[in-house]
Parts: sequence; C-alpha cells; structure tokens
Amino acid sequence: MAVDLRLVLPGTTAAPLHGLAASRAIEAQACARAGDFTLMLRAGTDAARLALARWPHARRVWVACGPGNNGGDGLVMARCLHQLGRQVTVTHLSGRGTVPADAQRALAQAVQAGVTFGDAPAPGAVDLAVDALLGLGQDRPPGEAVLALIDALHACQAPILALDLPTGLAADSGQTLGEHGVRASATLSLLTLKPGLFTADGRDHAGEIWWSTLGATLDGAAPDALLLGADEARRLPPRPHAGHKGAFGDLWVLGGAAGMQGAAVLAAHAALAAGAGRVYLATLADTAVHALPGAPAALMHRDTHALRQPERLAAATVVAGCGGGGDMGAELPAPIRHAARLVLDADALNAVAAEPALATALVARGHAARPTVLTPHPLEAARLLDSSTRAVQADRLAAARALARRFGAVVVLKGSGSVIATPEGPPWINATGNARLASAGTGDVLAGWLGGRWAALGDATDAAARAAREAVWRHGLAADRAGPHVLIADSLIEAMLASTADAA
Ligand SMILES: NC(=O)C1=CN([C@@H]2O[C@H](COP(=O)(O)OP(=O)(O)OC[C@H]3O[C@@H](n4cnc5c(N)ncnc54)[C@H](OP(=O)(O)O)[C@@H]3O)[C@@H](O)[C@H]2O)[C@@H](O)CC1
Ligand SMILES: Nc1ncnc2c1ncn2[C@@H]1O[C@H](COP(=O)(O)OP(=O)(O)O)[C@@H](O)[C@H]1O
Ligand SMILES: [K+]
Repeated sequence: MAVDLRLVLPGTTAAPLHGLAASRAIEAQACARAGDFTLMLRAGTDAARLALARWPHARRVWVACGPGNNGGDGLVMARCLHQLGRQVTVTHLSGRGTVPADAQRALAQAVQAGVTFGDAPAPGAVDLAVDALLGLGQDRPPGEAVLALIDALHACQAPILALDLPTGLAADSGQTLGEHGVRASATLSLLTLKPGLFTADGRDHAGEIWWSTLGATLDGAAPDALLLGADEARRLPPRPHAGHKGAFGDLWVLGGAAGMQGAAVLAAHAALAAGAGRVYLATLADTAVHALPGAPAALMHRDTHALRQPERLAAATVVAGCGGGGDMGAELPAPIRHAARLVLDADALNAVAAEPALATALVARGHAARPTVLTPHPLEAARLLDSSTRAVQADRLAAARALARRFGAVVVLKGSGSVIATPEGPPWINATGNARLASAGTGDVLAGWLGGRWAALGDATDAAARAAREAVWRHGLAADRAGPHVLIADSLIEAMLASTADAA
C-alpha cells in the first residue's frame, strides 16, 4: 500500500475534519472493509515511519502506551522500531476493563518480538518519547496513573510524538480535559483529522500536525468542520481589467470615538488595501480624518449623519464598531436596517449584546436575508450569547454556530484557530495565524480587510463567507510569515497586501 503520510500545515487545500462520532463511524466502516487489526497495523507502521523520517537520529525511544487501542497503535510502533534496530522501551498501563482485542494482539506481537517493557525512563535517557496513552476513547480528565505518565513524557527532555491525539485533548473542541495534557512536538492524526487539533488549546498541545488516512476512504460520515487551505485566497476573482473605483464598492467605517480613532483608521486603511473602491470614515469624534496619525490620504471623512440615509446605505458596505466606544449603539439602527453589507466588530457587538432592540433588529435583518458578518473575540461572543468566555472556549465551533444561526449571519469567532460559521453547513477552522497577532488593533485590521474584500465582491454568490474566509486566512498568513516578535497592526496591513502578490 502506498504511504499516505502528510504534514497538514501549511495546507494548500481544504481538509475535512471529523469529530469523535464521525471518526467512530468512519472507523467502523474502514475496519469492516480492511479487516480486523489491519488499521492498527497501518497506524503503528505509519507512526514508526514518521518517527524515522522526522527524528532519524533518535536511537532510544520510549513509548508510553495506554490500556486501549491508542496504546495498541503504540505497541505496533514499538515493535516496528525495535525490529529496525532502535532501542525501544514500552511502559504499558492497564485500565479498569479488559484490553481490546486489537491491542491485545499488538501486545502479544510486541512481547514475542522481544520489545523491552519497563518503567518511564530517567530524564535525558531517550531521544524520542511517544504518547500512545489515550486517543479517541478519552471520556474524562486523565486519571492519576495517566497524569504521572504525562509528567514523565514532559520530563524526558526529548521530542514527544503523540499518536492520534495528544493525551488530555478533546477531539471535538480542542479543550484540555483535565489539569494538564500532553504538549507534543508533533501529533500524527490517524484515519481522520480531528477539529480539536486546530482550535482552542489544540495547536499548543498538538505541535506539528501530521495525518495518515490509514489507506481508508472517509466517506462514512460527513465532516464536522473544514480546515481552511491556501486555495481559499485563489478562489476570489481577479479585478477586471476595465474595472473602475465605482465597481469595487463604497465602504464606510463607523467607529473611532474620542481617543480610539486609531482603530477606525486601521480598519479603513485595511479596507482600501483589500480592494474597496472608495472608503469613507465616519468617526464618532470630531477630529478631522486627515489630522489623525496614519490616516491614508485616500480616505474620505463624513459625518455620521450621512450613515442615517437609507438610499446611501442601500449600496454600501458598513464596517461598524472599531473603536466605537459606548456611543456606538445610537449609530447602529440605520446600518442594521439598510446597509447592503454589514460587518459588526468590537463595540458594535457589545452594543448589540447590551441593547435588546439592536439584537432584535439584527435578527430581523437576518430574516430579511440581508447579509451580515460578525467578528467577535471570545469575550464579545460570550456577551452576545449571555455566557462566559470559558464556556465559549470550551466549544468554539458550537458557540460560533449558535451565533450564526441566531442572527442569520456569518460569524468569525477569533482566537487561536478562528472559526468561521454560517447558519447552514459545516464551519471552517483557520489554520494560519499565531500569537504574534495578539496585539491591539489586529482585529480592526481583520474587520476592515474583510469589509474591503466583501465590498469589491459585491453581491457575488456567498460573498460574505468567501470574504470572511479569505480575510481570516490571509491575516493569519501574514503573521506566520512575520519575524519571531509581535506584528503590530500597521505592519500587518502591509504584510497582508504583500502576500496577495503570490496568491492572486
Ligand atoms: N479501532 C480501530 O480500528 C482503530 C483505532 N485506532 C486507535 O484507537 C484509538 C481509540 O481507541 P479506544 O477506543 O480503545 O480508546 P483509547 O483512546 O485507547 O482510550 C480508551 C482506554 O483508555 C481508558 N481511559 C479513557 N479515558 C481515560 C482517562 N481519562 N484516564 C484513564 N483512562 C482512560 C479506557 O479505560 P476505562 O478505564 O474507561 O475502562 C480505555 O481502556 C484511536 O485514538 C486510535 O489511536 C487507530 O489505530 C485506527 C484504527
Ligand atoms: N494566539 C493567536 N493565534 C491566532 N490568532 C490570534 C491569536 N491571538 C490573536 N489572534 C488574532 O488577532 C486578532 C485580534 O483581534 P481582537 O481580539 O479583536 O483585537 P483588537 O480589538 O485589539 O484588534 C484576531 O483576528 C485573532 O484571531
Ligand atoms: K495519544
């Protein structure tokens, strides 16, 4: 069988993500097709292949195996590496119940092959440690014995390769199940790619993400989510040669209360860079736009009164909220009612959360099929859902979907592994981006860029979701390509613009 082992990130095309239930359904179908034990043999063999390719100089390997089939994968891997002359030690943990049949077979073969069984190694005694403790079967926080082995894995002072999932990480949500889980250098996801590897705590626990489909087809269950790939950016149409500024939309940024105009300027600048034809800045403060530091010369300033005119709004893209402060709510009724395209960020979202009349108007906008994109960070999402940041982070996919359905909107739930949800269909998880974006103003850039892309796309099919996916992906790409330190918001716009040169 051809080897089907790939590094997932950076991804060139979208990849399907399957949670626990879908992975189990695919597993059952693949097992029935391939026969007993075949998938475990492939899993362990691919894990050994990855170890040899990724850490070719690792001679001493410790494999920490749990009581279930995840441990079985580890036992097959251990036997393969042992037979290839590596010095392998296995610690095998027993569980409350009996060892499943496949794992028993893997255990018997490892014993027969002469693999060494023993305790966890001393720090510095191995070149590679393998987490085959728990995978899809974890249904509770790791118990004491598992926690002790997690500590031992971290104490090894060697790279850690996790099989299927880092122990302690929930497959569906990327939430850590207990006090702490394995922080792997790399994870080999088996059969399916799990959404939890890519969002919430997932990226910090998984490290580099590899995938083997074990030779199976994944047609047994629909994906729960999709991973954004680079092709998302290429799907946007090129600007027609004879295009003129009127063809790429008028965009209004509404925000920038006293002391916070910088946020509105960033959004407006990003909107221009993303391709909006004309960008107007309607600030809630009196300062003239051109007196604002960093304001591009092409920006036009208007009084917020201009944004109360239905006929003007009927053709406009409005990005509202950036630095809007507490007065934002008073400016929102007209854009919510009339704007052709509406992006609500930051203080606009806070206003909707605080004022039931605005929330009702936004729901009505959704019912009227007027497109909206909401770009909350987890706290803003929690306010909208009358929930807590913790609850939102515990299931980011569900939180984003709940908001999308409630408001009939596209929702970008920001943070590590930004989730892009629509009322129907599977949500997307972004694979680009990192904590270099965790600095003030980067969210304003995202909202502005998204609005600019959307304005230029106009009323094309699915334009809101397409613009959201491209903006989120490119925003993260710019951060992935940046140097090791933070990426300040002004440089982020330039970096996003520069990245369009190679992905147009
Ligand atoms: N079957 C196949 O075709 C394929 C399967 N594959 C592999 O199988 C993995 C799934 O295997 P699985 O279902 O046996 O679950 P697994 O993750 O090993 O854990 C279950 C064991 O752990 C225990 N346990 C659970 N939670 C615990 C906790 N918090 N703290 C302590 N103990 C805990 C639980 O015991 P309990 O104490 O609940 O009786 C049970 O014994 C999957 O991730 C992939 O690696 C691949 O090779 C592809 C083909
Ligand atoms: N650790 C991270 N990984 C990936 N993206 C991140 C991370 N931290 C922040 N970001 C991104 O940076 C942006 C921050 O936006 P936001 O929280 O609204 O900040 P601000 O309002 O100050 O601009 C979001 O797009 C978010 O997804
Ligand atoms: K594991």
